[in-house]
Amino acid sequence: MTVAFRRQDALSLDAADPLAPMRDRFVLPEGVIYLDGNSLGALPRTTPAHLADVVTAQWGRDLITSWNRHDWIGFPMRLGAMIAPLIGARPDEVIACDSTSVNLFKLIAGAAALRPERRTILVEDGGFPTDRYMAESVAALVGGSVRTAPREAIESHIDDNVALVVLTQVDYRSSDRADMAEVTAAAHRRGALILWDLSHSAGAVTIDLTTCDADLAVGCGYKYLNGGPGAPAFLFVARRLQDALPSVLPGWMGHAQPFAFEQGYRPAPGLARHLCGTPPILAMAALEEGLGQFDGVDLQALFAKGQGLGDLFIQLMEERCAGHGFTLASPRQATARGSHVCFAHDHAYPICRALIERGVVGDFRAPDLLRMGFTPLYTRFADVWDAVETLREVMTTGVWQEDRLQQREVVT
Ligand SMILES: Cc1ncc(COP(=O)(O)O)c(C=O)c1O
Ligand SMILES: Nc1c(O)cccc1C(=O)C[C@H](N)C(=O)O
Repeated sequence: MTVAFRRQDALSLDAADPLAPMRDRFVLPEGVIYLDGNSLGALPRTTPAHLADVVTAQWGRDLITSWNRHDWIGFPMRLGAMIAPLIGARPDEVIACDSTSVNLFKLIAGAAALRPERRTILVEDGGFPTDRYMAESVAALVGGSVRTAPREAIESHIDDNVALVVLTQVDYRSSDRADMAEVTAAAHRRGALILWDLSHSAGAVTIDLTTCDADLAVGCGYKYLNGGPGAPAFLFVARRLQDALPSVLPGWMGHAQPFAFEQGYRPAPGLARHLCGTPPILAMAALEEGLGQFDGVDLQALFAKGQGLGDLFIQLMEERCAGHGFTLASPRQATARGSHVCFAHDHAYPICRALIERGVVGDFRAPDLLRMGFTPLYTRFADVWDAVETLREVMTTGVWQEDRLQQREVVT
C-alpha cells in the first residue's frame, strides 16, 4: 500500500535541499506563492542597490566617461559571456541585446541570406507567435515562404528547399521539450540551418548548443534569467558561422569602428555586428544581477530540482484535485518537459484568477490552460503543496464561478 504524500513530506524535501538557501537571494512577497517565473522572473535582492549605484555613481557622477570607465560599451558581450555557460555555448558566441523578437528577425534574415537558393523557412504550428510573425516578415522581404509543421513531425518536413528551421526548445504552453541534438542533426543532414528559441528553457533546463552543433539561438532575459521586465534578450551564433552571417539591421554599434563614423558600413568581426543601437545600460545592469544569481550554483542539481518540483505538482494534482476536471497537458516524463506544467480545464481562466486572488500566482494561456512555472532557484516543494491545496479549495468551494472572475484582463 502506498502512503499518500503529506505537507510534512514537502517540508522534509525542502529541509534536505542544498539549493534551498538560494531563495534568500530573491525578493518574494509574504503570502505569495510565485509560480510565474517562466514569464517574469522574480527580483533579485541585490538588483535595487546595484541599479541605484549604476544610476548615481556611474550615470550621475561619471557621466559619459562611464562608457569606458565602467565598460558600458562592453556590456552586451560581457552579459553574453555570463549567459554562455547556461546554454552550453562559448563566451564569444552569445551577446545580450534587443528583444527576442528583434533578435529572431536578425537571425532569420541572416540565415536566409546564407541559403539564398532555398526559399522556405520552416516553423512549428502553434508555437509562440512572434517567431512565426518574424519568419513571415523575412519570407515576404526575400521572396520566400513560411511552411508550418507540427512540432513533433518537424523533422520529416525538412526538405532540400528549407533554408532554416525555427523551433522552440520548450513549448510555452505544453512545456514539451524538443530533442535539440536530434532535430539539429536532421536539419543539417538536409543542408538547412536551425535556430532555437530558448526563451522558456534558458536558466531552467540543460542546454548544450555546442554538443548539439546548433547554428543559431535566441532567448529572453526576463524569464528564468531574472533580468526584469523587458530585460535585454540574447542571441547565439556558432563560431563557425559568425564571419559569414550578415548583419541585417546594420546599426552603428555593429560597425567595425563605431567611433570612426564612417559613411560606409563595415561589420564588426564576430558577434558584435549584430548590435544595432546603443545598449540600454540600466536594463543591462539589471540583467547582470539576474545572471549573477547563478554564480556558484550546480546547474545539473538546479535543473533536477525543477524537474522534481514539476513531478510533485503533477502527482499532487492527480491525487488531490482528481474529479475537478483537470487534464494534464504537459509531458508526464520530466526529461521531456521544461520547468513549467500545464493542466487543461474548461474554466481555466476564472480558476487562475481565483488562485491569484489567494496569492498563488500562475498564469492562464488561451484557450484552456492553467500554467504553473517552477523556478528552481526560489520555488520550494512546500509551495507546490500549498498551491495545489489552494486550488483544491478554489474547486471545492466553487468560488471561481463568481462573475467578476470571468472578466478578461488585457494582459493574461
Ligand atoms: C518562446 C518565446 N519566444 C519569444 C518571446 C518574445 O520575446 P520578446 O518579448 O523579448 O520579444 C516569448 C515571450 O514573450 C516567448 O515565450
Ligand atoms: N513578455 C510578456 C509581457 O510583456 C507581458 C506578459 C507576459 C509576457 C510573456 O513573456 C509571455 C510569455 N512569453 C509566455 O510564454 O506566455
